[in-house]
Amino acid sequence: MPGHGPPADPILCSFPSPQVLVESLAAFVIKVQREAVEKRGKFTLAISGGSLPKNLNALIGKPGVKWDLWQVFYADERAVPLDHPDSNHNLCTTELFSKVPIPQSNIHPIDASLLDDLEELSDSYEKELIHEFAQKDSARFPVFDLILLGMGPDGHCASLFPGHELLSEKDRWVAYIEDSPKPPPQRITLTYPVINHASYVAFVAAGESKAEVLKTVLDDPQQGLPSSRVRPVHPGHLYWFVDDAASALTQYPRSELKV
Ligand SMILES: O=C1O[C@H](COP(=O)(O)O)[C@@H](O)[C@H](O)[C@H]1O
Repeated sequence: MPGHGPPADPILCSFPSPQVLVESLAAFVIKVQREAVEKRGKFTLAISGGSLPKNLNALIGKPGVKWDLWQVFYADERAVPLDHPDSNHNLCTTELFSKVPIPQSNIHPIDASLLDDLEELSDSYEKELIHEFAQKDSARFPVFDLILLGMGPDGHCASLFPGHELLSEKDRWVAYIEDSPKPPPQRITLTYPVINHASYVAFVAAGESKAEVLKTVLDDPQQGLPSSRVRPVHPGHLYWFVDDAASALTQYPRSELKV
């Protein structure tokens, strides 16, 4: 990719317990936020659903978090009303945003109740991203300060599922699927070009149910599972935050987190 070095190799940080993991993740998020705020006066973040939001709860009440400078987008969302139990926004609100002083206008949900048509919904979210990023950066793709991803047991991340045609999307920033193998079937997702242009990408995975798939993703990336395909253009900026239960099977080298 012109202007960039080779894609980032993953940096695997494994912690002895989920508690140490969430504290370390909070310290990392605050570091990335500080760098972003120093450079541009704000922090742009894309967040996932599933188990990810509760892994951010060590941020609650932490000094150094500038909630009013966060601009939060979603890495993916299910096409359900925002107050539906399946909504990633609903989950993030319950687990995090309702407990911290973040202005409501700084959170950018994907609201399926406003637009029935998934193509229109993904186009409108892309426009929201263009509004946030386009004038600030002449790059073809938005550059999030940080994208936080979970990983499903099948190796999916955001709503990018194994074998799906969206894995080869090269142009769109935001896309939709109507056939997610994990319910609900209709979803909106950021695409690889957006994920891979972020300044930092961090996966978070805890528990033994993630051990087998983490081994495949890190030790055998040529299998092409969706989480292995995340390779940011910024070298050294792809992190895996896992606990020792999740990393029990992988042979991938561990690194110490420096924040
Ligand atoms: O369906 C989804 O699953 C992934 C992984 O969830 P997890 O509970 O296994 O961590 C999640 O990251 C994504 O946002 C969500 O829509």
